[in-house]
Amino acid sequence: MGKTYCNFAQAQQQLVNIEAIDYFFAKEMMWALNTRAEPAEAEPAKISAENMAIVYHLFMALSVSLRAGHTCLPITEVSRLAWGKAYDEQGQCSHEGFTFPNADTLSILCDELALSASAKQPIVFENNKLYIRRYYHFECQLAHDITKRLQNKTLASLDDISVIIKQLFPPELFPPRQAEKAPQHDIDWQKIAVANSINKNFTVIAGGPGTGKTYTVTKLLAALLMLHNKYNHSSTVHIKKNQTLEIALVAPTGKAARRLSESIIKAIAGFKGLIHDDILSMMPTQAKTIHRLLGVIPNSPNFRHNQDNLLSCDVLLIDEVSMVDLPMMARIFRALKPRSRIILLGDADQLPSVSVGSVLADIAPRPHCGYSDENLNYLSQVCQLNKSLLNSTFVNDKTKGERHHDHLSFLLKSRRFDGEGGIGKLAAHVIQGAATQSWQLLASSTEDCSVNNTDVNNNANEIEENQLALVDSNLTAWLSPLVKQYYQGIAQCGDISDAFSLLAKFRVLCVTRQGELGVDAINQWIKNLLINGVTNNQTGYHGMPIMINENDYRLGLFNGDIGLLWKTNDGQLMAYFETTDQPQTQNTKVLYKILLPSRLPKYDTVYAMTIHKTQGSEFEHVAMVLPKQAEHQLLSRELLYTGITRAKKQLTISSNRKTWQCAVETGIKRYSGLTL
Ligand SMILES: Nc1ncnc2c1ncn2[C@@H]1O[C@H](COP(=O)(O)OP(=O)(O)OP(=O)(O)O)[C@@H](O)[C@H]1O
Repeated sequence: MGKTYCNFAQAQQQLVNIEAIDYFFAKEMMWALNTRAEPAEAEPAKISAENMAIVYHLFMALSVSLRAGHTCLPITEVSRLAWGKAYDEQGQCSHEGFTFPNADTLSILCDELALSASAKQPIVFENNKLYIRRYYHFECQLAHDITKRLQNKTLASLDDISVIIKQLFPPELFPPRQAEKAPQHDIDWQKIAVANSINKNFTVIAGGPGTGKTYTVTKLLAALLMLHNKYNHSSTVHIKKNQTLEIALVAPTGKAARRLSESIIKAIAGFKGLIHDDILSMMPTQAKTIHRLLGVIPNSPNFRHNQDNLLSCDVLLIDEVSMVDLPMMARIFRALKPRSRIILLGDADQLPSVSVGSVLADIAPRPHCGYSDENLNYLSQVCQLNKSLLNSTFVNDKTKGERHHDHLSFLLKSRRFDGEGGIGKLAAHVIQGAATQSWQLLASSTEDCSVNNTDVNNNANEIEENQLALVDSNLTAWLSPLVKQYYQGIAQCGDISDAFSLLAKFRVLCVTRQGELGVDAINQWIKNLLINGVTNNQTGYHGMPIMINENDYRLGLFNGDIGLLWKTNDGQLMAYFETTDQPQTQNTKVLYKILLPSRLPKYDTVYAMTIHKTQGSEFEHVAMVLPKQAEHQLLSRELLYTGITRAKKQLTISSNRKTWQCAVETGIKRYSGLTL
């Protein structure tokens, strides 16, 4: 037990899957532990060689956790664990690993090291979790900021709110209850979400794809404008008069921001007649990226807007919050005025952020643990709903004690995938971890709708809804017709906007970049098919779709932005990107950023892309290609769910049964201490 290592190679022989950064991180932290920055501080902790080895391995395990996106390492997770132990294919032990003592011993040891939050060590041990100090502070700051905002009550009266809710959700819009359904089915969760969010300075509206998150939040923004207008002219409520309500709309990527703008514009158009034109004309329609809102400082992790230079907005709406990591979320809160509202939208079942944390899953845990009595009273009054009926919809989980989540509204009914549709059903089975059921659904749908039946001459505009198809790994059999159906026509489009529309219809999604069925190999395979090896130059060709791989703040291009290489009328090959820079209305044409390919930051071809990179995007038809090896470490049900829900109408899946089942049975859980 009492061993440490002479060098990284030795550690690597002992522990599977550790990297140099884990070894040197632990070494650095041990060094910090044995020295004190300031003379006034306590003497370095005196620990035995055996305990030293335990601490060294704890720090390495913490580094491995951070690399996996966890915010911290709960010591219960390594208690008595033979950490880093592995066996080869013959069942022989290939890595001996290191066996940690039990959680109590670990806890006492960490206490002895004086790693409390008030100490000045780079590692913090609080609530039985090990953190690096930076993430500990981000987590505490975020929890504190959210709690403070929840305590700030808004000024509107119940009567005013009730009137607005009644106007936005007139009874005649409700379908009559179906006799066989329970009374809970009468509850309009969109109405609850608006009512629940209108009186709070911090709210989360969570739901799966097409559950009406944007539709609902557009009503919420209208409601806030209506209230603001009323109090702006009232002499009884003390707010600053004659001020407009500044609402900012943001999303983590340019693509997601564009989709948010489009959905809000569409929702506004549908609310004519229901909401007064004056209010509709005040609605914001232009979403931007979070980076743009906060103001990027080149080559710095900090932003122009922070606690010393607050954002001016009174309401901030953030879409696709599952993609936002802990440091970014903490920085957003830091830059907000104390009384401004923050509204978060997202699907907590999707993959967590690429970087550290799982903020949305932490603050929107399922099942909903219910509302406080005060909130239930409020909601039943403004929504004219029976309080016990509403309360009965929550699972009464005694293990959660008296916790309530007044900030949280779930939307449950998907308008895109009806209950009988294949894609919606598959997504639901997958996220519930139902491996066999989901495989059976996939296999049986394929019998009704074989991809071989796809009419390749069919106009790609006419995509049948909700089709599922399971195919094998023989790309020639099933991918060739799809490439011809969707990608071949891009270069022949009359103008760039038609080319972008066609490109948006279909995408191949892979789990990894490398490997036989990875992004790079499939992109090359598709390129060969389309251009018949005629050209293989690096710069590209007319109609080639590209994805930017790194941020270029000067050009306003960001990692994940998708464009097309397109020849201008004078034959010059240029790169086109749809832009969110200009105000959009339903009738205006999309504008493009046009650049010489030689000026672009690093980019790749993007007929195929990783599932991670498609978060925030949707396509009419998605082909998801899973690796042949079932034990792939990136496979998880959240990854499958994210890929499946990118498909609006049609989904083709290439997988074997073992890979599929392994993925559905593996859930992602990120360690974090963020709870509300
Ligand atoms: N109550 C409703 N009545 C009529 N149509 C609705 C209602 N709610 C949502 N819709 C429609 O359902 C579709 C999906 O809604 P919306 O885009 O708001 O969902 P979303 O949850 O934001 O979707 P995504 O997951 O794609 O972001 C839209 O066409 C919207 O107009």
